Amino acid sequence: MVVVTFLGPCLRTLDNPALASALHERTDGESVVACYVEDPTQRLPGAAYTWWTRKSLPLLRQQLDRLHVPLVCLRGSLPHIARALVGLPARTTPRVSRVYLNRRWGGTTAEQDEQFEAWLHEHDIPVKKFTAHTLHDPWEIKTGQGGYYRVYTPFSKQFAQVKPRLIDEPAAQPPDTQAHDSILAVLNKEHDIQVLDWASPSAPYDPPWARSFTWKPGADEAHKILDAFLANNVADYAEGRNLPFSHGTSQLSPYLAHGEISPHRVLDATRKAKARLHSSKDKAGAESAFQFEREIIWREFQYHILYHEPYIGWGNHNTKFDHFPWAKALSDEELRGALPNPRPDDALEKALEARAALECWKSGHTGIPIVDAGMRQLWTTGWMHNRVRMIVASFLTKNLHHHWHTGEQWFWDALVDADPASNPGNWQWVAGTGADAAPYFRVFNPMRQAQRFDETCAYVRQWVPELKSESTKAITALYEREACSGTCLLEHPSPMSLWPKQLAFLLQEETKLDTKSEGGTAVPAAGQLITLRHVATPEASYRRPIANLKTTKDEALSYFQMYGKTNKGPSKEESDTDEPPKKAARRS
Ligand SMILES: Cc1cc2nc3c(=O)[nH]c(=O)nc-3n(C[C@H](O)[C@H](O)[C@H](O)COP(=O)(O)OP(=O)(O)OC[C@H]3O[C@@H](n4cnc5c(N)ncnc54)[C@H](O)[C@@H]3O)c2cc1C
Repeated sequence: MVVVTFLGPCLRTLDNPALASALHERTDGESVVACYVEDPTQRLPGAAYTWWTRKSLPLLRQQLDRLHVPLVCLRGSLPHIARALVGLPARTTPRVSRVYLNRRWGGTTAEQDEQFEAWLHEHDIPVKKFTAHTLHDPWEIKTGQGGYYRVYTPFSKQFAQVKPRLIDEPAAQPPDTQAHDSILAVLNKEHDIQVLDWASPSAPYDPPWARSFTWKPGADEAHKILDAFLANNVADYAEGRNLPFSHGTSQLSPYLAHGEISPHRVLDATRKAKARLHSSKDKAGAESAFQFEREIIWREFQYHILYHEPYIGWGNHNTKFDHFPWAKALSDEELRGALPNPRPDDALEKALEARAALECWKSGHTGIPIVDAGMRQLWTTGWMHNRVRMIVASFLTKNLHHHWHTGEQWFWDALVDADPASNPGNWQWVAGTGADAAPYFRVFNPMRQAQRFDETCAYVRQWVPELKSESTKAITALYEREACSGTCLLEHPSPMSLWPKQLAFLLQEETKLDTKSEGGTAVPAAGQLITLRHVATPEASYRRPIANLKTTKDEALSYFQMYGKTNKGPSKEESDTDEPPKKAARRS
C-alpha cells in the first residue's frame, strides 16, 4: 500500500506536518511517497523562483533519501493527479491507501484542494490536510465581529498567544522502491501529467541569466543563516534593516518562500534570542528582536489577506481603484503591429513612451540612482532590499503611473523569493490599493529616501557601475536634473525610429529562445528576463531621469483627484510629505 504525501510549498523534512504524520501513522506494509507538484492551472512560478526550486529539489531528495521516502516531481493539477491515483488500484499493486497534504495558497488552490479531497473520499481514500506554510490557520483568526482582519496592528496582536509548533524530523521507513516505481509507471502514462526530473542531481539547471546568483538554496543553509543572523545581527535589526548597503536583514525570504525553513522555527528561535537579549539587559537589542518578529507576522498578515481574498494577485483589495487611469504601455503584440506606422498619433506615442519608461525601470536605467541600483540588484541577485523595493514600487506606480500589477509581474519573474501573498500584498500596499495601505498620493521621494538610508551612496555605487567613481555630492545632484522622456532617454530622436525596431528585434530573439527546451523538459519561459539581458547592458554615461522628482507630489495628487472627481482629495498636510504620517506608517 502507498501513502502519498503532497508537500505543497514546503521543501523540507523538519517541521513538515504532512510528511511527519504520514510517516508516523504508516502501518506495516505501507510505504510513503512524497510528491512535489507544479500546477499549470494556477499562476506558474516566475523564472528566478523556479531557478531556486530546481536547486532545492535535489537537496530535498537527499534529505528524503535518509528517510527512505522517494520524491516524485510532477506538473499537473491536483484533481487530475487524484484521478490518476484513484486509477491505481485497478491497474497496479501496490494501491494508494491514504493521502496527506500540506495546503497551498492563492488562486483557486483552496477550491482545488477541496475537490481533490472530495474525489479521494468518494473512492474511500482518506485525506488529511495541514497548514504548514504559515503560523496560523487564516480562518481561525477573526475580528470581534467574526470577519477577517484588514488592518495589521490588531491582527498582529493575536500572535502574542501563538506558540510555535515544532515538529522533529520523522523516523525513516524501511526502504521500498516498488511503491515509487509503480506510481511513476502509472503517472508517466497520463497525458495531463508530466513527470519532471527536477530532483535528479543529473539534471542540473543553470540558465545564463542566473550565473550571477550567489545563493545557496536548501534547508541546511536556511538554518545556518537563521542562527548566524540571530547571533550576530538581530540586536541591531531595528536600525540595520533600513540600510540597503549593510547586511542588516536576515535574507531568509527565499528560504521561507520555498518552505525550506518553517515560520514556526523562525518565530521560536527569534523569541529565544529576544529572551536572551532581555536577560542580558540589552533592552534595545530585545526590542530589535521583537521588530524582527513583527516582520514575520507581516508575512502572516499577507497570507491572511490572500486566504480571504484569493484574487489579490490580480485584483485590487480596494475596488475603488478598479477604474483608476493607470498609464497604458504598448504590449509586445501592439508594438509589433505599430512598427510599420511612420506617424504615430498621440495615444500611440504616449503608449510607446509608457513602454519605454517601463523598460527603463525594469532594466535600471531610469536616471534615478537609488531606483536603478535597486532594479539592478534585483536583476543581478534575484533579490532586493525591502527599503528599495518600496522606493522602486512607489516610483513605478506614482511617478510613472504604471499599474501595480505591471511591477508585481516583473518582481514575480525576477525575485527568488516571489511570494503569492507578500508580492501582490506589498505592491498594493505601496500603490495605495491594498489592505492597510498608504494612500496613493503619498509618494516615496527617491532623493530623500536615498539621503536618509544611503547617505554615502555606497549602495548606489555598488550596483550602478557608471556611478562607481562619482562623489556623493555628484550622485545626489543627479536627482535634481530635469527629466526627459523615457523614449528620448534611449537616445533616439523619435520613438518610432530605432527604439521600437530594436525592441522588436529583441522580441524576435526572445521568441526563438523561448522555444528552446532542455533535456526533454520545457524550460520555464524566460520571457521578459531575456529582453532585460539585452537592454540592461551598463552604459558609459549615466542617463537623465525619466521623471522630474520635483513635480512628482503634485502629479500624484492631480492624478488622484482626476480619478476621484467626487472625492475631495487629500488635505494639505496629508499630501505634503513623501512619508506616510505616523499613524499609518510602519516602515518609514
Ligand atoms: C513591492 C514589494 C514586493 C515584495 N515582494 C515580496 C515577495 O515576493 N516575497 C517576500 O517574501 N517578500 C516580499 N516583500 C517584502 C520584503 O521586501 C521582503 O520580505 C524582505 O525584503 C526580505 O528580506 P529579508 O528576508 O532579509 O527580510 P527581513 O527583514 O530579515 O525579515 C524577515 C522575514 O520577514 C518577512 N517580511 C519582512 N518584511 C515583510 C513584508 N513587508 N511583507 C511580508 N513579509 C515580510 C519575510 O518573510 C522576511 O524574510 C516585498 C516588499 C515590497 C515593498
